Amino acid sequence: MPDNRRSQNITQGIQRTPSRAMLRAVGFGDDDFTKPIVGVANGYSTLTPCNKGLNDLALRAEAGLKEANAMPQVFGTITVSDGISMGTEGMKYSLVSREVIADSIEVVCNAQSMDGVLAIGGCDKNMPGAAIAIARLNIPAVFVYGGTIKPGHHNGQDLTVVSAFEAVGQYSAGKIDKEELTNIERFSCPGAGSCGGMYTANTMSSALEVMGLSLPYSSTMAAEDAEKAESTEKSARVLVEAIKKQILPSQLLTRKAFENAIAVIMAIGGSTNAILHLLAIARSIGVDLSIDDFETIRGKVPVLCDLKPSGRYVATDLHRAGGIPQVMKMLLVNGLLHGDALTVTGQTIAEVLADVPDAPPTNQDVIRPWDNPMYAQGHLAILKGNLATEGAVAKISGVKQSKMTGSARVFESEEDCLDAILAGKIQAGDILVVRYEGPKGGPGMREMLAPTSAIIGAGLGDSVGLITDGRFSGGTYGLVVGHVAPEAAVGGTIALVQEGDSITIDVAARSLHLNCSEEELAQRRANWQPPKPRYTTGVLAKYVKLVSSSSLGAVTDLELT
Ligand SMILES: CC(C)(O)[C@@H](O)C(=O)O
Ligand SMILES: [Mg+2]
Repeated sequence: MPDNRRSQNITQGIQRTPSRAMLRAVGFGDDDFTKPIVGVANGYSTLTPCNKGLNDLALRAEAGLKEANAMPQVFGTITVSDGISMGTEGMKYSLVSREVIADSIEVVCNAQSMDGVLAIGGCDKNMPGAAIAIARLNIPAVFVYGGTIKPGHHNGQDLTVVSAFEAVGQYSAGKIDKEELTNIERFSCPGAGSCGGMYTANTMSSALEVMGLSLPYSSTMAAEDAEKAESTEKSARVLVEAIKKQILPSQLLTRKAFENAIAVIMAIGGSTNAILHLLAIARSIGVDLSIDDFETIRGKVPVLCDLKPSGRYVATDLHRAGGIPQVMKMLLVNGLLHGDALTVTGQTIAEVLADVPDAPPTNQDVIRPWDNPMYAQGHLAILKGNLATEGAVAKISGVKQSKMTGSARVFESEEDCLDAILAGKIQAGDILVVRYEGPKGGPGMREMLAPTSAIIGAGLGDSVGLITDGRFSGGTYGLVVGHVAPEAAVGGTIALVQEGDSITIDVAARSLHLNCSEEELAQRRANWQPPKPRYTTGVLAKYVKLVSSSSLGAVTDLELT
């Protein structure tokens, strides 16, 4: 083993007699103190299907590490459930949990002088939280994704949890009855695994695979399939080799890796949250990445995959069609991927993809042929304008129009907006403005899946726009613009919008504009007062003090530099 193992801090020398005594009590024997100690960050929890299978994977990781002559030490990280907390005050803790997960893994691995870390996660924030920690630690690391849920089935349709969100809008609009609503509730989540469309969990697992932190094909495996547990044990062996070779995250998480991840996220139609999280991970590893980089790459990369929320298929279909390696190979052969980027296996991306066909089999349509994509350009556009001088993120998949001028309907919270939609008070031509939901203002920058799904469910997806300083779920689609920065709570222009104002969303022009004179805006700004903080103690109060603009990834260690 390389003699630069950090774990020597706690295992070597007379003065470490007490720590060896304690390590013996957790299973170390005489010959184990010269082996690498590997943290297994276990996100197991029964609070969400995403994480309920993770303990079995932790056990397989332990077995794999021991077999590879390392010493595993398992510790817990937290998760919250976006899908369950959605639309409630509790969703304000979701983005905060990314920081708690990152901090918890960083704290344990540094406190215990770990030589490497194998992180296991399922729900949305687990992937970016673990990746931020891995970036900060810069010790050999591998990420193991808990796996996607399989689709539910009902009336010949594949269902996911987003079907249940959209059913609320359908029921409120009188399109389905109570029995159908209950059937969708019963059948949309059949077992363990993270939300099954190309929503945030599957988007971020794919991004970590592209950046070389996870094994090839692992990001689209189903949680309940045997290959997921086998891949976990293989990940453990790969990590021990990476420790021997000292393959560090700083060699994997390079600028090229982030550009590769952005390209794949565009090609698979991934979640807007990937923008927030990649910015945060890049900052943690010291890579210079800006929100404008997403726009540059978007212009060059087609949306190749027909995946929910706006498409037809789910992650298990993508897996059967060749998974992320197939999408990567199509980008590589078309000059849109850096093949020399390194992966945790020690192979480059080009080497990993050597045996992957240049194009998918023609008998499937989950991954479209290169010359017949879903969209010619990426679906996540970065908009700027007097409403978003630092930027905003528009998701334009699944809509017929990418330009709209409409009348502002202003809501100071997600709940007020959802109530208005379900009460039928919204009409074609409205642009809903949901504000004071940003990182500081919410706080916690809630996902707006409930209102955006209700708009789709009510059949208003092509005629109603929504802008917010909050964010969206991976299940959101329509003419929606999130991450509006600066946010209302810090006096961004979104705080000055009044009911009935004219707003223009113009994706082609990359513009988000409040059609109001500068003089009028100056007058309104002079009269604006920052709101009283909603939380003055506890986690959310700390978060408000530390969190940065969403245009920088809503990171909590930015202001400290
Ligand atoms: C509930 C969902 C769909 O998982 C959402 O939280 C997301 O961000 O994708
Ligand atoms: Mg989410």
